[in-house]
Amino acid sequence: MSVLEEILAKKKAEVQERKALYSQKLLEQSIFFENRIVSLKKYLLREDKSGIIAEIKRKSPSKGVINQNVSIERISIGYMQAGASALSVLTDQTFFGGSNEDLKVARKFNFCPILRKDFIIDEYQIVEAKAIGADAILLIAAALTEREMKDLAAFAKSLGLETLMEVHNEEELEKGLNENIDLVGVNNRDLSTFEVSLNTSFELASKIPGSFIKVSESGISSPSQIVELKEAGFDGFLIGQNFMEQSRPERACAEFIEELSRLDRRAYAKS
Ligand SMILES: O=C(O)c1ccccc1NCC(=O)[C@H](O)[C@H](O)COP(=O)(O)O
Repeated sequence: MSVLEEILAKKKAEVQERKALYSQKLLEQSIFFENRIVSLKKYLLREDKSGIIAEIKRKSPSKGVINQNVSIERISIGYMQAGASALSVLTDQTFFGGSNEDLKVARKFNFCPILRKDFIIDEYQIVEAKAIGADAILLIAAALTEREMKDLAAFAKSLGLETLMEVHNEEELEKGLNENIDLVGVNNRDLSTFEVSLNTSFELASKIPGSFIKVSESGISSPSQIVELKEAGFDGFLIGQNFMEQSRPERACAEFIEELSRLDRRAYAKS
């Protein structure tokens, strides 16, 4: 069984348990249900932002524990003050050590787009995403059929949420793309071997239709890589581990963005 299959099997059981505990009607009574969505698409295109989606990730199947006991309030505010365009919060508990509470805390302290990073297989989780204050959800092409991708993205749209569809190859891209998808994320981490290669992004960039915002995900560790990814057409850059493995992730993010701005200014001066 691959890690992704293992995660999905656990998620299926978890969703059934949560449905029995909190009805959809109850979730819809959350104060966040009335919130206006902050558009991830729009924020990634803002000139005054870095394009970085800074992630809160306590542990992972590939790395184990990264930074378990963190202050979500401090990191999320720090990420945004550093110039990140958006936040990504892992809400999966078993494999990533996250929780819905983490996202609610990030929502409480920040006005910015927040991506609920989880393994979504059921409409219930999309209602839950809205109920905890998320603006966008992740749908993983490798985890869903073409029909499921279309229906879940349409459901997200009906609640006003944006969908980032994650792909690893051309086949998943062709299978998953539909009119309800807002952003396409290319994951540079192979989920069966955990090998990371930015070539996955470089190879798929030109295959993603221009109408979709492009996000490169995973394994990004230097500002110069972002410069190259921008040249390849990417608008968004999802970074977790590189920040989270530092004792002060928000400082690591600020230094990274400062260096990125220096590189951007240098490139602008040359052009
Ligand atoms: O990170 C993992 O080990 C992992 C394993 C299995 C499924 C998903 C996984 N990661 C989720 C992500 O997509 C990343 O957290 C995200 O792209 C940030 O990546 P990184 O900057 O490398 O932490």
